[in-house]
Amino acid sequence: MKNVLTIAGSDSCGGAGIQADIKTFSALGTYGMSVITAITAQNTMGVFKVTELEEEIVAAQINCIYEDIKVDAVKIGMVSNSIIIKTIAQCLRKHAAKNIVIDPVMVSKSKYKLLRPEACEALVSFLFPLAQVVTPNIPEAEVILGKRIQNVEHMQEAAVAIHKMGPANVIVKGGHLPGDAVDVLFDGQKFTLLSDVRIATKNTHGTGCTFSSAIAASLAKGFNIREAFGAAKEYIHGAIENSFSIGQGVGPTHHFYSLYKRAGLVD
Ligand SMILES: Nc1ncnc2c1ncn2[C@@H]1O[C@H](COP(=O)(O)OP(=O)(O)O)[C@@H](O)[C@H]1O
Ligand SMILES: Cc1ncc(COP(=O)(O)OP(=O)(O)O)c(N)n1
Repeated sequence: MKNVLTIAGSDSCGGAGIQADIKTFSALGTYGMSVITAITAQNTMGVFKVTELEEEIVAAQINCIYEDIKVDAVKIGMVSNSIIIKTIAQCLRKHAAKNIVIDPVMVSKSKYKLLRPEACEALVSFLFPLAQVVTPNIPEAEVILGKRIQNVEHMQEAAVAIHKMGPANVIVKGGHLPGDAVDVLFDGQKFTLLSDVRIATKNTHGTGCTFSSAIAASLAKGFNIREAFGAAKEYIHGAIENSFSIGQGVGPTHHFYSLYKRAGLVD
């Protein structure tokens, strides 16, 4: 069994954050562990309150895990302030963490700021150089670069520019552009583009969290970055295709559809 860690925020309604990450790790046959950075009160309609944890408890959680357990990959999601970001970087360096996947979470789909604006610089300078891959969506890449991204060519330029900030690989996700869902991987030398038909659904809560966690689980299993990208794209497609409505707003993706189907729990 491969062990995968998520360092992220808790989502009370279970569609994004730590909860989505652990569901993804399990669905992909890996063992999931968590370091919680913040607690969010959110549901399908939005984020209503956030409490950030103290850096001491964030560091203690990371140290406890690395001092006892072999971590095959680690995914970093919501880290809302620069003190927590610096603490995580310090801890991961100390433990020589490998297969680090960074999803630079900034704003929820409901427009709530999950990263303090002044912390973006710390995220880039302290965490990006440690990453095996960074996975910004279009609005995140626009904030990081201070530039509009309106088509696939712009996404490729953005991937090259973000690669210069230190990560080994960059995947710019195209979920926010109209048309097919095209994502761009740049490994420092060449591009790999993966395209999927856009699934017509409003239930896309947690797609970015799920996608980056699927990459982390795949890297933990020994896939190279291109294989991990392919596996994650396939996983997110199935998860969105089988997404469902709970509550009144944006529902979650489905992590266990094939399992439920086999057990006769879904049609
Ligand atoms: N409606 C959709 N149909 C198919 N794939 C999608 C859809 N929306 C997003 N994706 C894919 O889901 C992944 C997450 O992308 P995105 O939604 O851009 O991230 P985020 O949740 O961080 O905003 C990407 O692989 C993207 O191409
Ligand atoms: C605790 C927490 N972390 C991250 C997010 C953002 O999730 P993401 O997959 O980028 O997309 P949406 O959830 O905004 O659809 C979050 N909401 N909560």
